[in-house]
Amino acid sequence: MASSRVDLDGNPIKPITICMIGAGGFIGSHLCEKLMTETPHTVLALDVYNDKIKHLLEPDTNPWHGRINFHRLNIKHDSRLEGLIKMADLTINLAAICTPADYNTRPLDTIYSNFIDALPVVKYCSENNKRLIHFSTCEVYGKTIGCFLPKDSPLRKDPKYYVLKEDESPCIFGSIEKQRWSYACAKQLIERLIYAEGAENGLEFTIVRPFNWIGPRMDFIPGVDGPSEGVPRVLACFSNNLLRREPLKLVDGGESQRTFIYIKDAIEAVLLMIENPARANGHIFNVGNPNNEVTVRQLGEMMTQVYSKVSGEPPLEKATIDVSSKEFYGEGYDDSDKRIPDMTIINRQLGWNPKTSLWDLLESTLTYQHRTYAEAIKKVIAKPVAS
Ligand SMILES: NC(=O)c1ccc[n+]([C@@H]2O[C@H](COP(=O)([O-])OP(=O)(O)OC[C@H]3O[C@@H](n4cnc5c(N)ncnc54)[C@H](O)[C@@H]3O)[C@@H](O)[C@H]2O)c1
Ligand SMILES: O=c1ccn([C@@H]2O[C@H](COP(=O)(O)OP(=O)(O)O[C@H]3OC[C@@H](O)[C@H](O)[C@H]3O)[C@@H](O)[C@H]2O)c(=O)[nH]1
Repeated sequence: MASSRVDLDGNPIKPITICMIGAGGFIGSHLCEKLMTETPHTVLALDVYNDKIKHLLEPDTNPWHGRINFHRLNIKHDSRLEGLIKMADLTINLAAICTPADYNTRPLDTIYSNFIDALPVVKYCSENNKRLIHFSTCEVYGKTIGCFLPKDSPLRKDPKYYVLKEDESPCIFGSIEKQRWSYACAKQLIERLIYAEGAENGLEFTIVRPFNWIGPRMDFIPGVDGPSEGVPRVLACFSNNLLRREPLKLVDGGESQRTFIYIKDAIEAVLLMIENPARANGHIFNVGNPNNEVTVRQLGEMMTQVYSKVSGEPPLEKATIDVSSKEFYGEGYDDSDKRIPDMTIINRQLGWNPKTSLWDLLESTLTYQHRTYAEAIKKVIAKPVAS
């Protein structure tokens, strides 16, 4: 397997060691899986948790045994971090608080996690001449220019006013009281810092801006493998509602629009970045699927249909209910209105395009959710509530 692999320019790919911070999360688990099953690379997997990569760490009979080593550590306060970065050829930083329910309720933790805690990672990479792939977010774009136009303006239909381009679009956030933007703002500042390290000190970097990657193992199901009162991202919120046969909650009418991409398509793009440094270094890449745009209401309707198909249970008569953002997320919430990634740069540099339709990705993801959680949910529901 290893010897025949070549990069986009036809050069053989040499096995490397990757220090992956946040390897135990949703994206990290899929990236580790890809690296173990399809490449010869070695992964130093750093995280506070490893539940989502347990299947890769055990048993010892896995064909990749010895190529993935888990280090349980919190990068906030662990002196092993620099040594692990030094041992690797490349560092990938995924660690973050990245669930919107936290941005306005735990803004300090959010800012520390997405900016302050990432600083030593950037510093160690720069000082030790190590390549860095840093995970930012599509949220750095904030709101579209188009949303400030009058509702009936024909310009709202002009892509110039809403398509998000890495090297042109401005970053438009709400006021400081709208603490929703604490995450986006922290991510923006760490992007600027990394960019400046590249410009002034020669750091070799790539910045990834994921646009709503979804799939199996995303977040948690409240009360099953996460806190009962926890609010994960929309895929897990809606999955939880469907599993419990509750109506899906549409925040502020479910009018916001998103483009969703299947995690497995997105991971292909990350692998191209890892294995083609000359094409990826110095770039910021949007990674999303512009063909999969829906309103949140449409997402809810499609998930309801797909879940009925995979579970064999008829949908509820009233499948959705409206809820205000204040009720759902609390004070200080705000939202991105629309997120369509421009794909010019990633297409030109890496020749990458997403493949999976929204229906297909929901079908495989909800099949996974049903198989993984349906029985556990039944048990939770059956448990008598303590009085
Ligand atoms: N999933 C998406 O669609 C999406 C979209 C935009 C941006 N991102 C970015 O991609 C990255 C990964 O996202 P994800 O969806 O896999 O989230 P995730 O929450 O599943 O993964 C993050 C992982 O980082 C770990 N982590 C956090 N703080 C840590 C610390 N101090 N020390 C050690 N480990 C720590 C967590 O335990 C978790 O396993 C994040 O930076 C996020 O902002 C993701
Ligand atoms: O139950 C729910 C949950 C969410 N929503 C809505 O669904 C939309 C998507 O919500 P998500 O929780 O998936 O998060 P967002 O797309 O707003 O932000 C995400 O985008 C990119 C990443 O950086 C982060 O993972 C996160 O900030 C929002 O408009 C939200 O208000 C509902 O209507 N009902």
